[in-house]
Amino acid sequence: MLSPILPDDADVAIRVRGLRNAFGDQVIHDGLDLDVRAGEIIGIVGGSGTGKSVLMRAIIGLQRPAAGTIEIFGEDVAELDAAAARDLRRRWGVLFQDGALFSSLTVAENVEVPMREFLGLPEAIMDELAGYKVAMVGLPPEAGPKFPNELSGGMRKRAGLARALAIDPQLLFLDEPTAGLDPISAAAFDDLIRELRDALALTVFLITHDLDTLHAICDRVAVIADRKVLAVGTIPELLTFDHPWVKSYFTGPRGRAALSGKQAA
Ligand SMILES: Nc1ncnc2c1ncn2[C@@H]1O[C@H](COP(=O)(O)OP(=O)(O)OP(=O)(O)O)[C@@H](O)[C@H]1O
Repeated sequence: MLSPILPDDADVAIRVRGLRNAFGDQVIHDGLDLDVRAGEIIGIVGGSGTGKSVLMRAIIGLQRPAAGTIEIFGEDVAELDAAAARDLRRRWGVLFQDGALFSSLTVAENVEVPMREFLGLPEAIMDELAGYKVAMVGLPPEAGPKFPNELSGGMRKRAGLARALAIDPQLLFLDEPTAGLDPISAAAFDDLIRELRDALALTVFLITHDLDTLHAICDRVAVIADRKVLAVGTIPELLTFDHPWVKSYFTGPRGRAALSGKQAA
């Protein structure tokens, strides 16, 4: 039930097996397995430094693992030639922890960066598409010509999301998307992620410390501890899991507050 490996007949978007990541003597992951089901929002949790971001970076090819395999949509990423890797790369979008917008480009120009890299469309079409993406993430049209430093934190996150969605990915990677947002903006961002997943049939890999986000939008939650994915399940399933970190995370003061908020909703 709480296994990180799904049954053979499951529709799996990301399959990780035996992953090992290390920096010098520091081993971050060892023998890590994880299946992400197509169409789900999977929350990735774990204490600080357990390697959530490193796992994401390994999956999207920014961190070369020391061992193990990673398959995305059935393709072993280590086996692909440059052209096939580029084709696969087009199928995901990423919102990094700090938004990672180019500060010297406007929001619309930021959204056009992946379009220029992968699509090579005429300028007028890219401008039109960028306007559409800006609207899709709930930003007003006036946000398009603004620079990132002219936006609030919440608007910058939305701009980053618009760029992540620029070329219609099937997979969306989000690294702590609600960090630094006030609770109302964070809840609105959660709603937006769920609406977009539903409307665009996305698979969402979501790293978060935000218990409210886990309760509000995640179909399953994967817990990283002891260099592995320790357990994957719904929150009620994880509440039955006997591990000190899992217990204190979900049933400590913050976990209980999020749980009672969910029950009251
Ligand atoms: N490029 C790198 N070189 C050396 N060490 C690294 C590198 N990237 C990450 N690490 C180390 O790997 C460990 C895991 O980092 P990671 O950022 O994945 O943690 P995390 O679980 O996402 O943490 P947090 O919840 O605090 O964001 C940390 O000890 C970090 O210092």
